[in-house]
Amino acid sequence: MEKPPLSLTPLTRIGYGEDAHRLAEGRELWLGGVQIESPRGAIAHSDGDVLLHALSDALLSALALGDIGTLFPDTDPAWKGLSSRVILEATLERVRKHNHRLRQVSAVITLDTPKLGPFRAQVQAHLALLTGLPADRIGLTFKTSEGLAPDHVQCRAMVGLGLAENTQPGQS
Ligand SMILES: Nc1ccn([C@@H]2O[C@H](COP(=O)(O)O)[C@@H](O)[C@H]2O)c(=O)n1
Ligand SMILES: C[C@@]1(CO)OP(=O)(O)OP(=O)(O)OC[C@H]1O
Repeated sequence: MEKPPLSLTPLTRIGYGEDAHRLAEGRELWLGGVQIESPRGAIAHSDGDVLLHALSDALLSALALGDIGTLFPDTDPAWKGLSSRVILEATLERVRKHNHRLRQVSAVITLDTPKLGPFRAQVQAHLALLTGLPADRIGLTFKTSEGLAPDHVQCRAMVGLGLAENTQPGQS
């Protein structure tokens, strides 16, 4: 788990990621590592946490390191039922190896029901724990699809990265 002191160094990279899963009764709904009380959850090979998947893809994209599907293929039985926290930790580790640190998260989750507003503080706090960011660097927006996509949950996420402290010129 990454808990660096957050310096005010400028952002050097941005990344974007997105993910969507179909909803079905009897499945669990996980967002940002928090289980949301819901009669329907994501159909997925892993726990289907679209927020952690989109965030992890955004991190990899920021450094042009591919995507989570190449790291954790959904054809590999080893990853069945995988906690998406493992995916995030693996991507943060890659970010660290490339001399960068996560500085900012901005994510939009589209879901018609249930209401996510009551979970915002809990999801923010949990993401802060997983990433080492202060909660005020984690922006979460919730949208309905206005009934256009009632059977899926979707997340779009952007990240800002900064250079790790003590990075030498040319090292990034
Ligand atoms: N699953 C959701 C979706 C939305 N919200 C909140 O509802 C408000 C309006 O959403 P619109 O899609 O109609 O623009 C907004 O304040 C969202 O935070 C929610 O809590 N849960
Ligand atoms: C996470 C992985 C692997 O378990 O599978 P899913 O849970 O289906 O999720 P998705 O966002 O479709 O793609 C990444 C996959 O490789």
